[in-house]
Amino acid sequence: MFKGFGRSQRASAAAVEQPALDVKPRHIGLIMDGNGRWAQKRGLPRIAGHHAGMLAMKEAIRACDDFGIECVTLYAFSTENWKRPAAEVDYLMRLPEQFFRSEIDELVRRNVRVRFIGDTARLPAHTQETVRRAIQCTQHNTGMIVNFALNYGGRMEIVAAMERYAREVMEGRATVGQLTEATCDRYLDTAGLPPLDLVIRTSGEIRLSNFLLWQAAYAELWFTDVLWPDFTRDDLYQAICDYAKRKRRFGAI
Ligand SMILES: CCc1cc(N2CCCCCC2)n2ncc(-c3ccc(F)cc3)c2n1
Repeated sequence: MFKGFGRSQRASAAAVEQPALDVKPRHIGLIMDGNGRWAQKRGLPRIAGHHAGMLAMKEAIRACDDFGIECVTLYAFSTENWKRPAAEVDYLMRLPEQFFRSEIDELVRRNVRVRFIGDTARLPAHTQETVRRAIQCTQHNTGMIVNFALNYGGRMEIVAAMERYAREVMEGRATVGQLTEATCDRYLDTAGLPPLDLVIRTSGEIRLSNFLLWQAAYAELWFTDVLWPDFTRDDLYQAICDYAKRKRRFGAI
């Protein structure tokens, strides 16, 4: 099993000044796994893991911006997560409000633009209102894009894209036989975002779990045993350094 940084190694890495990154991914996808296990290991309720996960998300967003990443997509709630206990889903649906209550000022100060992918129309009304306000108050920002995947599934995204294309063909706004990979990109929720270069998944699971399936076709995949609430700026830095090493070999014959 892939081993990420041990705590002692991560501690020492924290003491080391992080040199500037010469080769870096334009767009990083984060599968933030391990919140429940983090809580279980501490004898805490699962929602304590989700709260700790939100704190780790805040740090990861700051670090991505500090490292000059153009776009980060965060897998916050999948289409499969509705199967969780109602009380847990209710708690999760209130995290966006909690998040922006404390973070929106810094996000605006950092010139961050907030976007969303997924079927947000199915979210509770209060969550949808938070989504709408976050988009509205960052829509003119030109810095890093923070893209939250809410009620998102890669297969559902492709189904919706096919529906949009079929409708355009029927309305005479698209022609059968002229579809290319580039035009497919434009029918997806991620239209306009930089190409996905790196997917990071925590907690030792080695799979995509229906996350950015089309977009990840050529992305580097980086896995760590670290549980999401324990994921730090040093772990992110390590993932980006490993990405850079892979890309350098990419240049080899
Ligand atoms: C709706 C599910 C969910 C779960 C969740 N967790 C739980 C699982 C993943 C780890 C992070 C903590 N977070 N953390 C922030 C948000 C958030 C979402 C949208 C937004 F615009 C701002 C913040 C969040 N959303």
